[in-house]
Amino acid sequence: MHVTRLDARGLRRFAEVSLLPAPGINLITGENGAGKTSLLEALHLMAYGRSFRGRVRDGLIRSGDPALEIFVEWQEVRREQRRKAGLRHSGQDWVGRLDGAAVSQLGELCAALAVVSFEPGSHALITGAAEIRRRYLDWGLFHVEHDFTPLWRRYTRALKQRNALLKARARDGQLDAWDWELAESGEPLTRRRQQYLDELQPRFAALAAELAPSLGAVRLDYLPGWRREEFPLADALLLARDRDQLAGYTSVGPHRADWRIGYGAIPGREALSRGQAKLTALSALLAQAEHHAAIRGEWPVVALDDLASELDRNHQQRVLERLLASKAQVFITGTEAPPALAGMQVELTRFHVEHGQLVGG
Ligand SMILES: Nc1ncnc2c1ncn2[C@@H]1O[C@H](COP(=O)(O)OP(=O)(O)OP(=O)(O)O)[C@@H](O)[C@H]1O
Repeated sequence: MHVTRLDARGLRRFAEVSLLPAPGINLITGENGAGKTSLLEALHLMAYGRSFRGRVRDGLIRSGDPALEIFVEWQEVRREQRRKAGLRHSGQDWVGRLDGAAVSQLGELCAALAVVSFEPGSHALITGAAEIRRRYLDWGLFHVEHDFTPLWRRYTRALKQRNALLKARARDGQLDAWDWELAESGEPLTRRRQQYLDELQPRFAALAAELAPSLGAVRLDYLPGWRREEFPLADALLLARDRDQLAGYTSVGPHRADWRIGYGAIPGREALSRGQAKLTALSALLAQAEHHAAIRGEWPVVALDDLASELDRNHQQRVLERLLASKAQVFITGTEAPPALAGMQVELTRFHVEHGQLVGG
């Protein structure tokens, strides 16, 4: 898919901005603080319901404005007609439209537009909290498996209920029903995640071998959130019940899942240099984008924030060559064009941002 139009109002320092990107590589340059990243945040917000720099209420709305508005139009390879989505967000409330009709859940916008973002905080996918890695898996599944979301919702709802009962010190009989519900949804949820990670494995290994060969052969392992090799989730919940009743929350299950990378040449993620952590995160994100393309028949939009400050020239070139071969639409931001682009025969669409205004492009 490729974005054909991005309009925003009240986005960080932009009173109003309108971008008409091209299908290939779109380069957005400008000085520090000009507003380049904000444009990628707008896309990310539409595709994830949040920015990669936090929630809407944490500064995404321009000072003094009551809300921000984003409008995105894009073309899908498999569909003739253009698609369009609009979002008005006040930090508390939001109103969204997709293809002219109101949406009742932000997830509807996120399901429609697929964007993979790599930005200076992306190393947290490897070195940060487990929640970031769960979100990564769930985002991928959300886009490639239509029945994943109902399963995920069912599990999340049951978990909420069980935790509320644990806090209220409910009796065992009341907990039984929710343990059953958690097990019924949590087991298939776990199988999907496990299978998804297995499918990512060869793509991830190939990308990591190309981008970060010093790590040796890499392997992805899923950690389900309970001792699954020993007993099913229903038994794990029962065994943890006394402890959970004391703690007031559910201590085992897919909401505690994680995945980790085994490295052939280093002991573990603690031994990664910052650059290696970034390249590992980028390998994971591009593996996910490739997998999405293989299943859905089209690439997600790829947004690379501040590419030159994240990767050295050699790595920039490898990533760009791979993306050029893929025909994905790519957005790259930087204070100037990444040095790797200078040596490549690439057709570029250029935009320049100055003090919250788009000039040229
Ligand atoms: N809520 C807000 N209201 C008004 N201005 C804001 C708000 N939030 C951020 N800004 C300003 O908007 C700009 C943010 O721009 P952004 O992070 O997109 O810049 P950038 O061009 O990517 O910069 P850099 O090269 O430094 O990463 C900054 O100048 C910042 O001070």
